[in-house]
Amino acid sequence: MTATTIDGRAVSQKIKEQVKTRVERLKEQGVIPGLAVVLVGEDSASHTYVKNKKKTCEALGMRSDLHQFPDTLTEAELLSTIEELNNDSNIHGILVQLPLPAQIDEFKVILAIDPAKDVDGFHPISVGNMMIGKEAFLPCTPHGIMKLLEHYDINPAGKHTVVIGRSNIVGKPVGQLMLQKDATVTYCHSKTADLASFTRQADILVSAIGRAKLIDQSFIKPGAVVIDVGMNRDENGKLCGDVDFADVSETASFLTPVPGGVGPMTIAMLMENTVQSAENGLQKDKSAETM
Ligand SMILES: Nc1nc2c(c(=O)[nH]1)N[C@@H](CN(C=O)c1ccc(C(=O)N[C@@H](CCC(=O)O)C(=O)O)cc1)CN2
Repeated sequence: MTATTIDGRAVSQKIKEQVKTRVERLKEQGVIPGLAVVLVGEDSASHTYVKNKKKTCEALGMRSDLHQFPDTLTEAELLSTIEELNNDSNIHGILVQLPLPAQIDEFKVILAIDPAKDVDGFHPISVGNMMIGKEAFLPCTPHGIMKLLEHYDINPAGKHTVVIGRSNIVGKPVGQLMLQKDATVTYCHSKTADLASFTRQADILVSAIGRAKLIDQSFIKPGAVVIDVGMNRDENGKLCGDVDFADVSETASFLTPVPGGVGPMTIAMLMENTVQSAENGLQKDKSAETM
């Protein structure tokens, strides 16, 4: 068997086209969706992601404001920037690029973001609403994974999903979203003993462990769907996932590549959340007018 490659670039392109149409409709009503991106420090990968976010916003006709600071920024200074953005009616989404330098408490920063502008879906209110299946901004990477499955008609209902990783950004929420689609979910992590004994039971395997090419055929049930969220460098410095693509391709049914799988979906879902936030704001204004 050779796995079908899940094409995240193509699916993300479709989503971005839909977002562009929604942006045009908003503009006809006098609203330009605006995303504020806050970047602290010199991490080169973060700089690349932020540049891509800005470029994508502009391509879709959205406003994008970059607030860039040196890694000496204090927590108080960052919190004050967030306060200003919370009060700026031209800004519909606020994103603080992670990771942050050690002197800044990530949780305090996330907590300071107005949940109505939390397009990353990291605020505890967003997380809580997601957990109980209420309307919320969903975190972009897990939401992107669910969209990929939907696009390829892969229904998680009744399937055993094994998630490797328990981060707040990917591992925990993707398991919750799978559960909402009636999957049976197992979480594995760095302390799991005999990882392969769990992953070999997976109909859908999501790997977000951050170990280059750790997952080979010996971890895979034949016919499984394999979603690779890893972003690692191989021995030659080349970007690669957690999954040994060539090896696993021989036994999986569907497989995401790195690059070109889950990554592009992260930015597409951020754009969708931002346009959704702008639509929510317009709806609120209209309701207030009719009161
Ligand atoms: N505030 C946030 N910080 C971080 C998030 C996030 O969702 N919100 N996620 C990651 C980084 N990230 C977006 O911020 C991100 C990572 C990877 C990609 C991507 O498109 N990857 C490409 C490859 C890119 C390359 O060549 O280097 C791919 O997989 O095809 C987009 C966004 C951590 N921080």
